[in-house]
Amino acid sequence: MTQVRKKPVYQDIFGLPMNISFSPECVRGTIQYKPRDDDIFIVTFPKCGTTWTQHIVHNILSKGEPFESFEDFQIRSPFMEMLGPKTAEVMPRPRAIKTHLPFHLNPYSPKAKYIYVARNPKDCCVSFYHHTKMFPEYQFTDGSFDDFFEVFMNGENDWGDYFDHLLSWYEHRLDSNVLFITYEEMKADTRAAILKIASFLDQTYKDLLESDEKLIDKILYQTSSDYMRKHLNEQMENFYCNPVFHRNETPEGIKYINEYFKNQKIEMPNEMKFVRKAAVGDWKNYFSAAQSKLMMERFKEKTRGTDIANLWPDMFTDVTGN
Ligand SMILES: Nc1ncnc2c1ncn2[C@@H]1O[C@H](COP(=O)(O)OS(=O)(=O)O)[C@@H](OP(=O)(O)O)[C@H]1O
Repeated sequence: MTQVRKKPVYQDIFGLPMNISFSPECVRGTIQYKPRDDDIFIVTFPKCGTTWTQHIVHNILSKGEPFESFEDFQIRSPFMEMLGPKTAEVMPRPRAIKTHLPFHLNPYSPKAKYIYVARNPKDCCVSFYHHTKMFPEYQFTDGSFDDFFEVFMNGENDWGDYFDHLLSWYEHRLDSNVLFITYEEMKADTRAAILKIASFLDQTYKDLLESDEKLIDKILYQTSSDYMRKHLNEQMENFYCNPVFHRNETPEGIKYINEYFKNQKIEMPNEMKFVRKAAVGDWKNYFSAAQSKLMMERFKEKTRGTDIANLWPDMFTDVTGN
């Protein structure tokens, strides 16, 4: 008998599966948003290092000032599909906007800047599994990794197919207004990655960091996984797990989510472990040999004719390291 798998719940917006509590208006508004010349976008497929990059960019732009709270983080580096495009009007500048859209749907201007962060699909899948279990609106809190693996392989998770997303931005990796970087590169030499991002934003930021050893050390510290695990997780817990989430003066996207939670009688989560392992290679603790093989086959099939595999030289090893 074939096993019936548990699946998270999504809505369809513009052909993309999406978190059921998100406002379709906010997603539509994001796709239709006309970027300003000084807009910086941090674009990723979910769970590929978005939040880390948002913190790095914010620390560079603010010369080492951390976000004060989760509300501050949302105002200064808004997640546009979630909060709505109006947030870009009120955000202080220069600041970065987060989106998860594939290239053809992302608001585009040749003058705006785009930082695209890619991550090995196996680690992305594991991280996405934990994310989907953590947020109650997916109704997947008791889902298993095997359940989610199938969802991921079918491109049924939020923002759709991992490979289509990656390919859509990889094509633009050499555009002068795009910085294409991997999570693994950032982990291997975070200092170099911070300087690379600073230089992409403006040479003056890089010059400043190179002339001020204390500042770059401060940024490294404030964007480290240990620091963010302590501070961001606590800030997110305060936001999501208590009534602050229900405040009325929040952006339109949050109001929509609040209403959705209220109407659908969805319980708030009890804890928010958003910054989790923050490591490269956690997939080895989850993937079976068969799942690893399936992912490798899908990787080869989807990226045929490109040199994307060079991004992750160990992509074609199985759980035993062969
Ligand atoms: N400072 C820092 N350093 C390294 N890694 C970090 C950091 N902060 C967050 N993370 C890890 O990034 C993963 C979450 O990805 P995203 O921020 O893209 O998630 S989201 O799409 O915005 O929901 C998630 O990865 P996993 O630990 O593998 O689940 C986070 O732990």
